[in-house]
Amino acid sequence: KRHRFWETQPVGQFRDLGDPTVTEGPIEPPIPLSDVKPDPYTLPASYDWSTCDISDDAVATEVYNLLTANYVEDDENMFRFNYSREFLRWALRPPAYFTAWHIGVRVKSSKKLVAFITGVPARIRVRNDVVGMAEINFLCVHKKLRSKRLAPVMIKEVTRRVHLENMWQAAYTAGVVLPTPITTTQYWHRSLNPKKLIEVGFSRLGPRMTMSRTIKLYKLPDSVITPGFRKMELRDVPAVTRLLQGYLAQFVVAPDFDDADVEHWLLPREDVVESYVVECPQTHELTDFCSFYTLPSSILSNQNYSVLKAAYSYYNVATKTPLLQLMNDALIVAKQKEYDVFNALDVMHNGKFLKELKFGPGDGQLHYYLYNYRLQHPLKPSDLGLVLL
Ligand SMILES: CCCCCCCCCCCCCC(=O)CSCCNC(=O)CCNC(=O)[C@H](O)C(C)(C)COP(=O)(O)OP(=O)(O)OC[C@H]1O[C@@H](n2cnc3c(N)ncnc32)[C@H](O)[C@@H]1OP(=O)(O)O
Ligand SMILES: CCOC(=O)c1cnc2ccc(OC)cc2c1SCCC#N
Repeated sequence: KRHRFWETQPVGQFRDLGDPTVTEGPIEPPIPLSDVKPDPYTLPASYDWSTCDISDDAVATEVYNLLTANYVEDDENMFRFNYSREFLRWALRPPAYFTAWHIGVRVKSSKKLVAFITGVPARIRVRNDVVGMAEINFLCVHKKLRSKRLAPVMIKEVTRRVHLENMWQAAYTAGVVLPTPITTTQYWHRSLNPKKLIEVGFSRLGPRMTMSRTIKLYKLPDSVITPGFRKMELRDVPAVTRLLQGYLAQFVVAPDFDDADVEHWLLPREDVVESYVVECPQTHELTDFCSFYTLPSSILSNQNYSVLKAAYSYYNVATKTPLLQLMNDALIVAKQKEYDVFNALDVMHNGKFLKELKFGPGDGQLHYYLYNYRLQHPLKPSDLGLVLL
């Protein structure tokens, strides 16, 4: 398959795979900031660039409305991601974020927001190399403006703005195969509300299974079973940072979280991100941690339901509690909060609990990519310690 745009970019090319002469690391060196193109790329006539201040209510609403109608759908067009405004504010304003990396495209005459792409800064470790990277996300072109080669211009523009901040690498995921994935992960789904999932057509009654038998199969206790399991609080940040750093060190690619990052990414925010710690009742030390984020989806064609409430496994660390028990408590809490499904990728150690806790494999894959950083060979999903929103 020809990739006319991606073949021009500093990304691993399919032809490099297995070539023992390719070294790991940056593909192109940084250039002097004075050599970075000082002005924005040229958009097709009648469109303008528009930096989006997500802190502004009106702008956050425009971004929400664009994504809710035009962002990612599954292959069967059953669902479309429905990121909330509060979630977008959280996702786009981590420590040291740049508003300039929240890039919109507007119609000159009407000012209508018709396209969007974002970057946020992150410190990502690749083996022993900690690299300042941009995490790129929320690339979206309005359905009516597709296949006009707008995406390459938007990607080049966000690249230019990242270069202006003296950063030269990026990380991103996609459901589509591009040059060249560093790994390919699988979504797994744990039904919490099987009746609704069957009703919307995602799940089907198993052979020789009645609805009541299916509901019983996925039933969970009414309360968590781990002593000391509680919501994370601000005072837990230093201990959670230590737990996470210790755990993530084993993966080939992982975020290099400090206290400020942990405070932003993991402190609970209602309907955005939930995190729990296990505090040993005797010693009061924090021994375990689990978290999931809230990403609803619009249900695109069902008479009885319009929204799917989905929880997505985020970062989990089990040092004393068995991982199975810790994650089962996460399922119990998600069920208590009326999520319909708990989703997880087969990254990190998730593979150890998926089958046992009655997750089923999805038919969607999520490919992970690095920009301007080559790995000698693709990773196993269990080598990956990075979850992008
Ligand atoms: C140093 C800093 C570096 C920062 C930048 C790093 C890189 C960041 C990269 C971005 C990471 C985003 C991560 C992210 O947001 C998470 S993945 C979610 C992407 N968004 C969606 O799927 C929403 C629905 N789809 C759309 O809005 C459009 O279909 C989009 C906008 C996706 C493409 O618009 P379109 O109207 O359908 O297509 P054209 O404009 O005509 O362009 C066609 C070209 O675009 C290539 N394409 C298609 N989908 C892509 C995707 N998901 N990533 C990268 N490239 C993608 C395609 O291969 C082709 O290039 P090729 O001819 O070479 O094959
Ligand atoms: C019930 C299980 O499927 C989903 O939760 C779901 C929801 N909304 C989506 C919107 C766009 C979409 O595009 C790939 C997929 C979904 C999916 S399946 C993959 C995400 C996970 N887990």
